[in-house]
Amino acid sequence: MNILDKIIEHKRTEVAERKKQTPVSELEQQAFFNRPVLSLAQFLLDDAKTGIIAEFKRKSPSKGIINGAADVVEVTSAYARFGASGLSVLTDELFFGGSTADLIRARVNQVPVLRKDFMIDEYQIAEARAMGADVILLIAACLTPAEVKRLATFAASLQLEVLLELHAEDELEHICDETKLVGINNRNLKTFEVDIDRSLRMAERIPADKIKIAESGISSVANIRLFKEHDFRGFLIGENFMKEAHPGEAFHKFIAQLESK
Ligand SMILES: O=P(O)(O)OC[C@@H](O)[C@@H](O)c1c[nH]c2ccccc12
Repeated sequence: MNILDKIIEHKRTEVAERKKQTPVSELEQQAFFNRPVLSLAQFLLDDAKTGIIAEFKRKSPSKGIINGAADVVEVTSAYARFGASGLSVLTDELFFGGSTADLIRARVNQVPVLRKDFMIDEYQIAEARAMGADVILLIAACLTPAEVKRLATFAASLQLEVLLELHAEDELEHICDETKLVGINNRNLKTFEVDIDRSLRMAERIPADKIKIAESGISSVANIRLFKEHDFRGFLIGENFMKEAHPGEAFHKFIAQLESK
């Protein structure tokens, strides 16, 4: 079984347990459930902003521990202060060392927050709303086009935006009217291989009315410039910052470099 199948299998058990623990009617009572959401699409289309979606990630199946000591408020606040257009916060516990509490804590910032997890059920989308997320992720590799459509429609009913993540060309059919933000993952979630050229070729086949986001394996300002030349508006970066003792400072330096010349 590949790692993605393992994660999804575990996710099904986890979601079933969480549903029993906290019914949707309880989620709806939580403080953030009805807060006004921020639009990631709007932040990404603003030319005055950086376009960078900075991620808080402690560990991953491909890299193991990336940063065991980082504090979510300290790091995400620095990301926001130094110009992130969005924040991505892992909430998967077992494989990525994230949590619901991390996302709730990251909510102190006035920039759009993406709940980074493996969504397979409407319940998780209601949870995302209750945590204070503005955007959810739908990964084509673990959903059918009909499931994407169904989950994206449900997200929209809760005013959440959807980032649809693609990796292979045969996933282009997962794009639908409800998925305005389309990410191309440079990393294959099954083999962990990173191939930026492949993403650039694939990007040409994404409809022009979608907002394109490059995800994973981005480690230089030159990478960002290349993606910009190919009409990408968003750049999702995690490890490049999280691997440093002070991710916020690493982000700040990166932005300074991006904005020079
Ligand atoms: O740390 P990186 O290589 O900059 O990648 C960030 C992000 O794209 C990556 O964490 C990611 C992309 N798609 C995912 C799906 C689930 C969990 C994590 C991810």
